[in-house]
Amino acid sequence: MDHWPAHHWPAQWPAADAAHLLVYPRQLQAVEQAMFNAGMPQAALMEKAALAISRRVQELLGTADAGWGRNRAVVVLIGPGHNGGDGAVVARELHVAGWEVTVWSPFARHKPLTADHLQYLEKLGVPRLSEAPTPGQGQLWIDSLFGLGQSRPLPGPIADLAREARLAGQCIWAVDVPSGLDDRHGQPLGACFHSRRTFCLGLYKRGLVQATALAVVGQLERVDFGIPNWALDLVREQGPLPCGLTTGDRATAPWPVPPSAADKYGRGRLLLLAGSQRYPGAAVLAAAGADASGAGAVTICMAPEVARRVSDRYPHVLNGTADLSPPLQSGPLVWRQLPELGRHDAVLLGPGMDVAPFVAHAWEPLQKFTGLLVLDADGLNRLAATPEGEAVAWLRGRRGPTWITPHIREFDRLFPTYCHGDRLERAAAAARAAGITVLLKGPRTAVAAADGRCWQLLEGVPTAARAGLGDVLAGFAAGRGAMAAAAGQLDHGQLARAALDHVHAARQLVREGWTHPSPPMVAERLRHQGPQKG
Ligand SMILES: NC(=O)C1=CN([C@@H]2O[C@H](COP(=O)(O)OP(=O)(O)OC[C@H]3O[C@@H](n4cnc5c(N)ncnc54)[C@H](O)[C@@H]3O)[C@@H](O)[C@H]2O)[C@H](O)CC1
Ligand SMILES: [K+]
Repeated sequence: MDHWPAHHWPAQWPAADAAHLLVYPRQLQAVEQAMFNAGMPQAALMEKAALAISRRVQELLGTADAGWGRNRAVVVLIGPGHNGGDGAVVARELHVAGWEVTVWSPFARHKPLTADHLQYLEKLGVPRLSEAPTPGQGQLWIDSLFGLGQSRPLPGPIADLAREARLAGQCIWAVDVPSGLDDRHGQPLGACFHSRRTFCLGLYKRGLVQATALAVVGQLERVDFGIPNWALDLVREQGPLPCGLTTGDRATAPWPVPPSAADKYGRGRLLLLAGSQRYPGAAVLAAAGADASGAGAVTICMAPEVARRVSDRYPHVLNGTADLSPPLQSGPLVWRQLPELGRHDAVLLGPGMDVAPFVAHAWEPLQKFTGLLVLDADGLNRLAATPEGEAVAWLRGRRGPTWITPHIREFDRLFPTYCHGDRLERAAAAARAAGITVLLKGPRTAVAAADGRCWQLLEGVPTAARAGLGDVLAGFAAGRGAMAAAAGQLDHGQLARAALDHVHAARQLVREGWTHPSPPMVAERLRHQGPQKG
């Protein structure tokens, strides 16, 4: 192994701080309670949190792109509890700042703090609606009806209002959690207020970043209110917590940098087993991702017509000899003899390989391969063709590290029993059971490592979700993994970093005006994110 410069991939990436931790509602409630027990008055915490939201709301209302004039009316929907209390503070601040504010709170009783704030609003002369607002009455509604830890459907009249508002396209910003959303699992509890923005208080609740919640949560931002470290330790002590990742976190986990003197073999050797007569393009796209990764030597070993398609596009991709079963050459890959794997740092198997039975003897070298094995697409589907217990046993029997990159259907085929919980919980259960690292693709990709570390991307690019993008990601991740493995510096967090690079590349293209960036464009953009860059 060429001498790679010393490189330290942080064991805890990103920092397990308030900006990154993903928690269950009850964990945040425990943090809050610890603060109250230590003497932080509830009223003070409410004021602190709600003032932070008020400042942010006014910033946004004042910005040109918000399209608001100062005379725009804001209606604040106030609930019976402290979510309502937060909303009442926001109403007060907007009123004092000159905004036209009205409030609506259809509850006979409120928690004392909230009742006090409502009483003060009345003294300030802020009108309180006796009936529910009609959509369009007020450019903006602030939803502070219900917040942290919701578990039951909205009461009838409020559910009706939520439906009407949604039909009318009413602009709504949510305090902490959209009312009607279960913030543990991210599932709407029946009718739900669809927010364009959600100001999440303190720590990210896991439910807010689940695919099922995205349409309801809208633009998610966290509002900090200074949770002390000792209170955070309460949740951190419970074991590794998932962390939310944004593209800004790429800078704190740079890729291992190849030694300047390394030859092509010293910079990561990757073998691609991808493509078929039916899907030759998948091999080209996987090669595009691998090429963009900067890996030193990429070899494809497939049926000649597929290999030719790749080398026509990437003449520097080496062409290995595939000892395939002649009768099936035109069909899915079924090989008699795998090429020698040991000379590679990583092997990617799967993109576009087409379905075919799992051939145990052919897969045996893969199990014994001590380098990084990346399984994607039909590589996963073929493994899934065995009974689940065998697939998990096969994966557990792997002699080297394994990364898999399924989308949800491939995951369900491979791990049908891991169907409980949110995607991060499911990926984590499978990762632990099979001793692998799972990248579960979706609108917010989740990555779970066998050692318990978990990451959830907080950003996604829906317009980039197109056929073939997964092939690029698999090739790119495998290429970067080959480089890290060549350096003896492979870390499972690098699969999450690869996913982040992939989203970053697609987002950059969208920001530059490419409304639907194609997979080759994303691969091309990935090329510009060299391992040296953050
Ligand atoms: N995160 C923090 O540290 C802080 C959070 N704050 C705000 O407090 C709320 C949580 O307040 P809480 O009073 O516990 O809950 P709610 O306000 O959501 O609800 C209170 C009340 O409503 C009942 N309820 C809930 N769901 C329903 C429903 N679907 N139908 C009928 N009734 C319902 C529930 O049983 C309660 O009795 C948090 O979101 C933040 O906004 C603090 O202000 C500051 C610190
Ligand atoms: K709310």
